[in-house]
Amino acid sequence: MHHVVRLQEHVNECLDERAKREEKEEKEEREHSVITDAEKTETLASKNCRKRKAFEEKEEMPSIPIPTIPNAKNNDAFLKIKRGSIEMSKISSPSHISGHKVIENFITEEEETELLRAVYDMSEQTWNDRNASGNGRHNGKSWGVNADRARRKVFKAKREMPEAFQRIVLEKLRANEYGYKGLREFGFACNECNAIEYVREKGHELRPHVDDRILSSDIIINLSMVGTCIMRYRMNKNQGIEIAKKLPRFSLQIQGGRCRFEWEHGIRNEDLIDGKRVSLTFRCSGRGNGKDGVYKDVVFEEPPRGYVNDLEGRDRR
Ligand SMILES: O=C(O)CCC(=O)C(=O)O
Ligand SMILES: [Fe+2]
Repeated sequence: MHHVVRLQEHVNECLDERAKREEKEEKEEREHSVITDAEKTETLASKNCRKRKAFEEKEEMPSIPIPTIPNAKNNDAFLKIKRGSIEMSKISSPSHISGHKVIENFITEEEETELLRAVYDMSEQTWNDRNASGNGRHNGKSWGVNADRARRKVFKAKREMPEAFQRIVLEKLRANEYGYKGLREFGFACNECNAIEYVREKGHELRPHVDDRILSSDIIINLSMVGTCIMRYRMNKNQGIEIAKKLPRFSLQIQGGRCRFEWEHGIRNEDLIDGKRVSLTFRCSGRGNGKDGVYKDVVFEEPPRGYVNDLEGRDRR
């Protein structure tokens, strides 16, 4: 029970930190802006608020109807994803991250080539050298709805998801649960994808984080291409509890339930064991996810003690 409380405290801390950060950013913005006489009567905050409102009225995505699932008793894909993810989170895996699963050889080498062709199509979009996001240095691209994580809002898609992503990844999920409840519905509801290119010698990494709990779905999937890596999960920074999971090339990782909401995940530079890796991360974002409190159905058990890993003899730190 006290883990629920601890998690709630952690969530509150995160929200407090966010509020402080926003306040600081606003203060800095205020200090740097040149205020004319006419502007002096209006605070920066109220101006921003007006600007945002005008932008949102114009740009905010209307709620998208979730596709109908033939023969399904309950057509609400989001609810099914959520129920499935919670159900899976009750099943403890041998390495104690419930809700976590890796499907090896989810794609073939030929399918990987086809996906990479779409990822590396520079006429459509160039790599964005991401550091500002705070998730560490790596190259990124994105498709599908434009999820603004700072404002926790979802805007119209700038680029549709490539047909190859739909056919090779999402259609397979729509056809098969792969032993993970809610995955089929995730395939129907998924509306966002980002690619990350990691190159070890460029110092690339993924800093430990939890994907936005409010903005995105209960299930998130990551496809590993080009190379294998180790992903490290941390239950709580201060307890030193870490579980390392190997993400082999061609595999699909599913993060749901407690894995999704309770554990941070990251990739250290030295854990890019083949020197290079390209991942595709799929989410269902927006659509009111979590607004009614994603945590409340999740039952927390005792966290594992100590360090469990599948590092296969690699250094522990
Ligand atoms: O590279 C990966 O597999 C993970 C990416 C990730 O965690 C993210 O984009 O939030
Ligand atoms: Fe992530």
